[in-house]
Amino acid sequence: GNLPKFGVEVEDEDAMSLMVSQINTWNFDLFKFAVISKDHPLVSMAYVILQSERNLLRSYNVDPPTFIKYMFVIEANYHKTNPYHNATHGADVMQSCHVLLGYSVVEQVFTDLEVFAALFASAIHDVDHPGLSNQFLSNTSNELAILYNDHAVLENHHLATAFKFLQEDELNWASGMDDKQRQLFRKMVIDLVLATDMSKHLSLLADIKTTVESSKVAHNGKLVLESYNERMLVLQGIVHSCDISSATKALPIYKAWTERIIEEFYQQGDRERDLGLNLSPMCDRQNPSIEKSQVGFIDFIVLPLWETLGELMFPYCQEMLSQLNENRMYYFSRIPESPRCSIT
Ligand SMILES: COc1ccc(-c2ccn(CCC(=O)N3C[C@@H](C)O[C@H](C)C3)n2)cc1OC1CCCC1
Ligand SMILES: [Mg+2]
Ligand SMILES: [Zn+2]
Repeated sequence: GNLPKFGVEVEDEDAMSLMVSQINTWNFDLFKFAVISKDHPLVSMAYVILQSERNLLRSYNVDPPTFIKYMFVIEANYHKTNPYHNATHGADVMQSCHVLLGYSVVEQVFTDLEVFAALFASAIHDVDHPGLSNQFLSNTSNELAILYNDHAVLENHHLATAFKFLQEDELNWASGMDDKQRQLFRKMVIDLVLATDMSKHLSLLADIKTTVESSKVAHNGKLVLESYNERMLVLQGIVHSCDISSATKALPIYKAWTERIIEEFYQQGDRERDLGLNLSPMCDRQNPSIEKSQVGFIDFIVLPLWETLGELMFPYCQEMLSQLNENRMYYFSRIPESPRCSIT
């Protein structure tokens, strides 16, 4: 067919080719990629990874033009107005996932369908995100919170949105898969996106630890995953880690993501203030706590998760851990002096 080389028309093919040659690197600059892809980072990322890099579309009889049309619709349903939860974040998580799934320690463990499911789940995992948290939607009795009974409200909505589009004939790129594959693919994508809900973090981390322990002991250090649940756990851990991987990236990239998430939180705080609600943590632009929040998030969430991933992927992921410590020091050294002992 006459699809453009990168899935989308670009001004500067040489600049795009140069960026695409770096697509397997951890410090890929998604912000630059968004500009070069003419604000189609997700469509081009999905096409380059699934078609050019991994040839997964052909493996499952996926019609490339139909897949591209579908990804344009998904990308259009990420809110461009969200500072953080926009299509560039979706492309970032997909590209990060592509890097981790390319490490040999993991590459031999997962089937093509599992890799396809993890990459697709990453691409759609925040589609139609409103830039508001699950807690806010529940607190304001948003129709989504009513629909999903306050449980993984956003994550259920991202999945339903992505799969609803797949029902439309001119977007149904999965029609070439056989029924068994399509059912398993759908089940895995659902399990993977639901695992990006922060409320699942601690149980997921505990289960991954147990699985890594038992697998390494049983197979003298080699990662062997027997059951569907064990395989899914590790894939969920990989996608979730990529979803909260900002602090493991090169400092300029990490700082850019931090500015975006903070602005998105502040916009939620502005709405909470207007509604007379208590402001959610880190959402009050009149009482900023950026440095402390990042250090706290690293210490309690990101570091424990990436240390576990580092064990699972050993000897890989060590560069992420050292970058994480460097980035922690950056924010830790900038925590402002508290003028007085605040006992809040
Ligand atoms: C670059 O900084 C961050 C990047 C990503 C996250 C983060 C936490 C959980 N996720 C996964 C999705 C999720 O569950 N939520 C619920 C809520 C925490 O807001 C998140 C954005 C979305 N992502 C947090 C980050 O920093 C913390 C928040 C402000 C200071 C510390
Ligand atoms: Mg999410
Ligand atoms: Zn996300």
